Amino acid sequence: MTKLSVNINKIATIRNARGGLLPSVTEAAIKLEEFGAQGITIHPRPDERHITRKDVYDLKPLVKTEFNIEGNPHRPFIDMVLEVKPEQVTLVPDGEDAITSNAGWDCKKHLGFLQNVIAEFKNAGIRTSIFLDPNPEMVQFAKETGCDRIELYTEAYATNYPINKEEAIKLYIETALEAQKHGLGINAGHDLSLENLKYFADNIPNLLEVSIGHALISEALYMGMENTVQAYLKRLAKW
Ligand SMILES: CC(=O)[C@@H](O)[C@H](O)COP(=O)(O)O
Ligand SMILES: NCC(=O)COP(=O)(O)O
Repeated sequence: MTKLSVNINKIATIRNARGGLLPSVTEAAIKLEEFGAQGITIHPRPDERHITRKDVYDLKPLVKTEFNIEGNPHRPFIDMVLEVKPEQVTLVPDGEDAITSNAGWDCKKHLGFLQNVIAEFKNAGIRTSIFLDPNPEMVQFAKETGCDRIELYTEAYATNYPINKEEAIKLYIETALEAQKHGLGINAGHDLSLENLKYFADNIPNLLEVSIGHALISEALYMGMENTVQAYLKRLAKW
């Protein structure tokens, strides 16, 4: 079964546009879980452009499914995650001024750093996942970091899906098979949508979790949150 974790960054983006409390990220998380979301993902960034540190602490006691915190593991982020203790932390090598995440880890180059950071989280009992480009050759280095899972960075899949879906998914299948061989769990995310999710979920072996925010929250503007979450769950259903 593939779990749907809803990324609520965009709820915070709208809220921050006015500097008030509307819409509430905590209420959104509660409702999303009521509507069937199997996890809540946030990606607090140092500039707090959407999710703030306060949101991270406010959400912790409210999330009843699986809390996944994504981010670049600089010291303040590491300390916050160790304090909050979510079920999962996903490490993403965000550039300082990137609009959004735009690459996976070079695990070979950053091996020592990732090993140390992952050991800290593992000692605290937090499951670790690292954001990875679809590149089977990177998987053995990912394994050496000590992480539990990889998160496949699906931007290239989403971009190429409308052009040639078989070609778009090829490297992702190869990377997932390699990950499986090394005993790593497989998550995926970035630009997944109602349009491209089913084909991805049907073709990636042992896909444990997808985290979806931008498209899902956008689609919810037209369809409502409950309908949208249900539509995503249908795309993930195997029957
Ligand atoms: C790692 C990943 O792909 C998502 O977390 C994405 O980066 C969302 O972040 P933004 O909402 O800031 O674009
Ligand atoms: N890890 C990916 C994520 O949380 C959501 O990415 P997106 O759907 O907002 O592109």
